[in-house]
Amino acid sequence: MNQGISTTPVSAGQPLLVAQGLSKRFGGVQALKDVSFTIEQGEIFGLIGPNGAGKTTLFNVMTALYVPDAGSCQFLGADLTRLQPHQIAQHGLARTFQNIRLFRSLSALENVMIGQHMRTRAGVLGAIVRDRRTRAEEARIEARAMQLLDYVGIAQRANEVASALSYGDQRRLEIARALATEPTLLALDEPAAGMNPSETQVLRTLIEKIRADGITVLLIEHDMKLVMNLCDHVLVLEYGQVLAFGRPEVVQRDPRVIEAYLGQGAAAELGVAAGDAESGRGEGVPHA
Ligand SMILES: Nc1ncnc2c1ncn2[C@@H]1O[C@H](COP(=O)(O)OP(=O)(O)OP(=O)(O)O)[C@@H](O)[C@H]1O
Repeated sequence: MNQGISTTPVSAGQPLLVAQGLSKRFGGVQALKDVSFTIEQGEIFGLIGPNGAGKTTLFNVMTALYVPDAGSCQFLGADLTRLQPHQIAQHGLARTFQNIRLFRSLSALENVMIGQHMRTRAGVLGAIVRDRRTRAEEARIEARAMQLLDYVGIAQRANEVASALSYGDQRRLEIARALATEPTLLALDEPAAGMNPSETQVLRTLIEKIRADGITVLLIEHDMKLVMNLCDHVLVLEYGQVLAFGRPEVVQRDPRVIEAYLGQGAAAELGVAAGDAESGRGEGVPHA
């Protein structure tokens, strides 16, 4: 079912985002070092790695919260690293945050309506005078926000304040708010963190639906079952560098990934052993 959440035509397999040579240092810490990769249109792209590997720094560089020391990130005809943070969503990239960032005292509906504010044409004067055009725009924004709450499965909570929602519902509300900016690429920073198994299952279904509706998804996640079941490609970072890249079934068997991140226990849980795959070494480091 496509409820019209995306307006961008999808050409599956075409490059959508091309990151080249991204580097970022904080004092003595090299958080990112020469990171290059390509996200294809229509895919779910996973980003994994141990704590401190540089995943959030990479998200922050891609969304212009940090200026990289070197490198570029081409996306829909612009270098994201040269934009201002407020231009990122207008440009078609929306994100959620590891630590949920909702307006806690506003209702779920209002939170999603705020996500659409950049599309509002009426402006401040219109909001004060509340002319016919402003009222029509407000009605349209509210109807769209309700549609998005329904899309993520929490329409029945529309009028509850965000802080009263369960943790899983707050995360889904964050996704609805990000979708309100009508992104081409949706970046989710640990969306399953703190979720119980049934909430994670609902999240998985939602992410699959978002992709099926034409939005490309970038996913940082520590839940390996979710990553390996959902993603088309997985990029593994370690100490700010690309350790491995490839299809999940290959990456999860890569001895370097098992040693640096998954551990033998997690690999066994996923039903794999190091070197099971033909190559045993993923698809190597991607070059954009
Ligand atoms: N604003 C900052 N100032 C100084 N150091 C930072 C800053 N942000 C990140 N770092 C450092 O950069 C490195 C990468 O951190 P980052 O948060 O990107 O890793 P991560 O892979 O997202 O980790 P986690 O899985 O724990 O969220 C770490 O050593 C971290 O301490």
